[in-house]
Amino acid sequence: MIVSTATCLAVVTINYAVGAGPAPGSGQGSPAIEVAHLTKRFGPAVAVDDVSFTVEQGEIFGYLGRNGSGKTTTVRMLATLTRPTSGQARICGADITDARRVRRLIGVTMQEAALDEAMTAGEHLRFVAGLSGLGRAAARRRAEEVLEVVGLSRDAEVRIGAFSGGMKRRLDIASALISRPPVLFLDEPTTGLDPQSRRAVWEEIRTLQASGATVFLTTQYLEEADQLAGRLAIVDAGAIVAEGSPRKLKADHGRTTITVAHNGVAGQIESTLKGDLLADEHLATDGSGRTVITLSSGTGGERALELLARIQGAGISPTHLAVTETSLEDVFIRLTGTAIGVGASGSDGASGSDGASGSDGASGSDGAPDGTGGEDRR
Ligand SMILES: Nc1ncnc2c1ncn2[C@@H]1O[C@H](COP(=O)(O)OP(=O)(O)OP(=O)(O)O)[C@@H](O)[C@H]1O
Repeated sequence: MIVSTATCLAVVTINYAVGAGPAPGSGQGSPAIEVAHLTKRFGPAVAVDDVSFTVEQGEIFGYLGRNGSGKTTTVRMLATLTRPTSGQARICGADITDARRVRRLIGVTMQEAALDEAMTAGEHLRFVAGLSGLGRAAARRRAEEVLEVVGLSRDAEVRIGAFSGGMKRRLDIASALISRPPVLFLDEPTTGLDPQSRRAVWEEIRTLQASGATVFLTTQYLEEADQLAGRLAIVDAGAIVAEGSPRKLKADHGRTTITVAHNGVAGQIESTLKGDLLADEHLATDGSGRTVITLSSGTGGERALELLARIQGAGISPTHLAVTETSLEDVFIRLTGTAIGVGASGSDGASGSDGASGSDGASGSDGAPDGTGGEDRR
């Protein structure tokens, strides 16, 4: 049950200019996003399964899951584009059933863009600014400001058709910023981008956070979640299976390993460590003479040093030694049973990527507010 009624309306005074901080007294204290038991069914299929979480103002909250795990559907519900089957959510205290109010508080970028390639970036943004109710001069100023935020000032008069996939994504983010929303929903903003473009988008997202915005970021890239999100939820089949900072998730669910390569002394290592291993620690030696010791959950370097001291004390000299900290990928596999299933770099078609979808939330164009037309995307 969500009880907060506080709003962060005052946050809309954020300038979103580079280096600008949050406006004084900007509604601090009330959560930016509160979600309780949110569920979405399409017929008998459950797309979003009883999810609950809270995002505080100013956080980058990652929503990490593989294809089809319910990320977009969650964003669409929170952006008032799809009606939930059950559950509740508030954006800065505004209930998502109050679409008009919520849309004034959010900016949204979805995966499919609606950018007119014949327009220049500046024209596009002035158009979006006009739709949001700004007069000509104000729209021009605002377009210049958001171009600066996303690092596209020099490309203002370039036709969008000549933009790379990464530039289109950044332009799409710029569109979502026009109305100075305190809360941004970025649905897989880097999917399909090459590593360099992805990093440029990451920088923009960090800039937005520094400017005081709250960012809800869906992604299927482990590194992206690890690098950007202060906290994240791991989602699988519509449900949240774990939530916390990347560090906490690794500490709670990951395992550090020690790999020791040696000259046929596997038996000696086993007998040396036998009495020292904790109940949930194990040791395995493969055919090529490498012994892998998996440490107890929640332990790390200190525990590794203890066991290595025992090995050294027994006079065993490894020919190779590696202590590997757990990765978010290990955590994901442990929690969901399988790997996330995208390439490590995730670069699958950078410059040719068609990028982005227009900002279809707060800043003007309106999707289906009631989940009728808006749900008909597949
Ligand atoms: N309008 C719809 N009608 C029927 N099923 C839908 C609809 N929209 C989504 N789904 C289903 O809901 C599930 C979750 O989809 P969703 O797009 O939310 O996942 P996702 O994590 O965003 O995936 P992706 O990364 O591929 O975008 C999927 O099984 C999908 O096929």
